[in-house]
Amino acid sequence: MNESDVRERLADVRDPDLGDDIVSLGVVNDIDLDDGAGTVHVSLALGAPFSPTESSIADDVRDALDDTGLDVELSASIPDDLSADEQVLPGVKNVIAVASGKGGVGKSTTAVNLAAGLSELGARVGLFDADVYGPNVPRMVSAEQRPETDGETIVPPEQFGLKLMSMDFLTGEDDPVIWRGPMVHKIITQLVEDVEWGELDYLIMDLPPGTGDTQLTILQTLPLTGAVIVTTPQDVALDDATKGLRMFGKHDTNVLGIAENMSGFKCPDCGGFHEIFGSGGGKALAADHDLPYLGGVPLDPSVRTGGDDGEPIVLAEGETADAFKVIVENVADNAGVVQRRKVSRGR
Ligand SMILES: Nc1ncnc2c1ncn2[C@@H]1O[C@H](COP(=O)(O)OP(=O)(O)OP(=O)(O)O)[C@@H](O)[C@H]1O
Repeated sequence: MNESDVRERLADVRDPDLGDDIVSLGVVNDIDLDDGAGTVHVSLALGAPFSPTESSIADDVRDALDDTGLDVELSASIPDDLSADEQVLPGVKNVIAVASGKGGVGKSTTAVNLAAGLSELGARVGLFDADVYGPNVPRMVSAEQRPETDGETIVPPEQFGLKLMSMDFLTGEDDPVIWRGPMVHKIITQLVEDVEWGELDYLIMDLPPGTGDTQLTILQTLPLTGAVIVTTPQDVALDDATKGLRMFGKHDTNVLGIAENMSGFKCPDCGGFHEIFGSGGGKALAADHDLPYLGGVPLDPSVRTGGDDGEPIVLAEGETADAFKVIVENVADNAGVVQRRKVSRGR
């Protein structure tokens, strides 16, 4: 058995999203066979930790090498052309922005549950509340601790294993905040760069609603893996979501998909299912723009109480928690597609 035998076996493993085998696609970075020790180390260009698809690619690699009698060690990394010094967030594998066109559609709720859900899967996650005009993430995860600083770097507080940063930490609790464009730019770049995020698999950014200065700053300064667009099924929300899509398109930002919130209400009294904001809008929007549909979350009072009490619903049991878990897994899977596509296109 030599390295080219190993490579030949790996050529039987298919990438289900990119539709070719992992060797031809360049998803195999490196093979290091130590015959004497009976081990083979395979480095794979997998970029979305805990994504179900990437986990199953890794399983297929192990299966393909199962009867070689070798001990198989796998590692995952996406090769980067930039050195660590040149990267904006060198320790962060994926930066994912959660956006909405319209306010009040459940964008922060989605960002919090996405972050908590990824962390629950085992990933190292940061949550940045970039909603300068209405930061409410700290309340949604009952963060009582404030960040600490030595004057140079900022150590983010942790809650549910999430590293947190919010504009709310910089202002008094009920202070109305009036930030002008250049101030927003300065504060966002500073907060992202001066915070000790450490090694993270995912940094989730909760953007303010709409298409203003903060969104532009983030699109221009951060290496986003992609954006998640949250909408409700009603027409006004869908129209505004389309504007958001245009903004991301203009800045060549990948859109990981569309999540629909408030997709109907199951009435606990009559048992009926009521489509309060209409139905199918998020799915249709995704289809119109040839984007993935990530899933839908119903209107459920426990989502709001979870937010108010600081216990993200995704960490509970039940249908609504499961609906968020589907979105979490689809986001991770689609972040993986973006990362692997980058590697295979760069060849
Ligand atoms: N699926 C849901 N079921 C019940 N309540 C929900 C649901 N989604 C969100 N909410 C509630 O609706 C309110 C608005 O949600 P959220 O703050 O997440 O929206 P947003 O889009 O981030 O708003 P903003 O425009 O202020 O940034 C919150 O009180 C939240 O708990």
